[in-house]
Amino acid sequence: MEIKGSSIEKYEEYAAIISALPDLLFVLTMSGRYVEVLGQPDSSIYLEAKSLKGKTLASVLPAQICQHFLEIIQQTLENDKLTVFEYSLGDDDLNYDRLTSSQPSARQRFEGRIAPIHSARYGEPAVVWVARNITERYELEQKLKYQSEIDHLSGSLNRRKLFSHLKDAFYTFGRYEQNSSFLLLDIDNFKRVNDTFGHQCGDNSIRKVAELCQSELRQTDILGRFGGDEFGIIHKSDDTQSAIALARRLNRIVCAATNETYPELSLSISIGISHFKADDRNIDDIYKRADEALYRSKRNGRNTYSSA
Ligand SMILES: Nc1nc2c(ncn2[C@@H]2O[C@H](COP(=O)(O)OP(=O)(O)OP(=O)(O)O)[C@@H](O)[C@H]2O)c(=O)[nH]1
Repeated sequence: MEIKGSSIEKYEEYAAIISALPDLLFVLTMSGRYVEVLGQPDSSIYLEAKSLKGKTLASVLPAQICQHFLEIIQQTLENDKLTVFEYSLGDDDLNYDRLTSSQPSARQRFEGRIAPIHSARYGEPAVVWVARNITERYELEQKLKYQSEIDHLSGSLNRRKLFSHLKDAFYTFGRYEQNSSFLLLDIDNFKRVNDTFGHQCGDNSIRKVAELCQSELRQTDILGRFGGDEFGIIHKSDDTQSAIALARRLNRIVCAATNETYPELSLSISIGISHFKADDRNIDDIYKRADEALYRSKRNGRNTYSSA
C-alpha cells in the first residue's frame, strides 16, 4: 500500500490505520521495555494493555515467560526477519495495574508476529510485536486433535495413535537402541460380562480396566485401546523383567478390583508380551508376537501373562 503526502501526513495515516487494528501491537526493546502499545483490540478477549507502556517484561511477567520472550526478541533481531510463534497467557500471569476492569476470564492463546525495527529511536534495538488472539481456533484444533487421538469410551489413546506411538518406539529402538516391550491385554470372557450384566456394565468394565492399568503405568508408558476389550501398552525399559513385573501387577490389580454395583462380577485380563528384537522388521512383527503370547495366556487358563 502506498500512502502519498508529507511525512507528517503519512505518519498520521499510519497511526490511524494502526489504531483501527483489532490486534494488539507493542514496540519492545531488546532489553524488554514496552515503548509503545497500539491497536484497539476487543476487550472481551484482550487484557487492557495501554498501561504497559514504560514497563518491562521482567516487571509484569513470570521469570520463565519473560526469559522466553526476551529470547524471541533476541532471535528476531539476530535473524533480522519475522518470527511467528504461539503462546498462552492468563490474567494471573500478568502483574500490572490495569486501567479498566473488563478482562477475559479464561487463559487466552496468542499468535505473536515479531519483526525487527531498524531505527535508533529507542536507544537500543527494538521489535514490533503483534499479538493476535487465536484462542477460538486453538481450542477447536485441540478438540479435533483430542477426538482424533483419544478413544471416547476408555479415555486412553485410540488404535491409530497407539500404533503411531508403537512406530515411534520401534524407530527409537532401531536408531538409539532404546528397548521397549509391547503388552497386549484382553479382558477374559468379556462376552459373558455383557451377556450376564448388560452392555452398560461391559462399557463400565472397559473403562475400569483402562483406569486400573493407567494407575500402574510410569509416565513413559503408553496405554491405548485397540477396540472391543483389547488394550495395548508400550513399556519403555531396557530390562525385559520390568515388562514381566508390570504384567504381573496388572493381572493382580484387575483381578482384585471389586464392582460396587455388581459385587458378584469379577474381572480378569490375559496379557501377551513381546520384547522388541533386533530382527523385527516392523511393528507388525512385534504385534504378531504379542498376539501369539496373548493366545497362549488364554489357553493357559486366562488371568495370566505370557511373553515372546
Ligand atoms: N460392552 C461392550 N462390549 C463390547 C465392545 N466392543 C466389543 N464388545 C464385546 O466384547 C466381546 C469380545 O469378546 P472376545 O474378546 O471375542 O471374547 P471373550 O468373551 O472376551 O473371551 P476371551 O477373550 O477368549 O476370554 C464381544 O462379545 C463383543 O460384542 C464395547 O465397546 N462395549
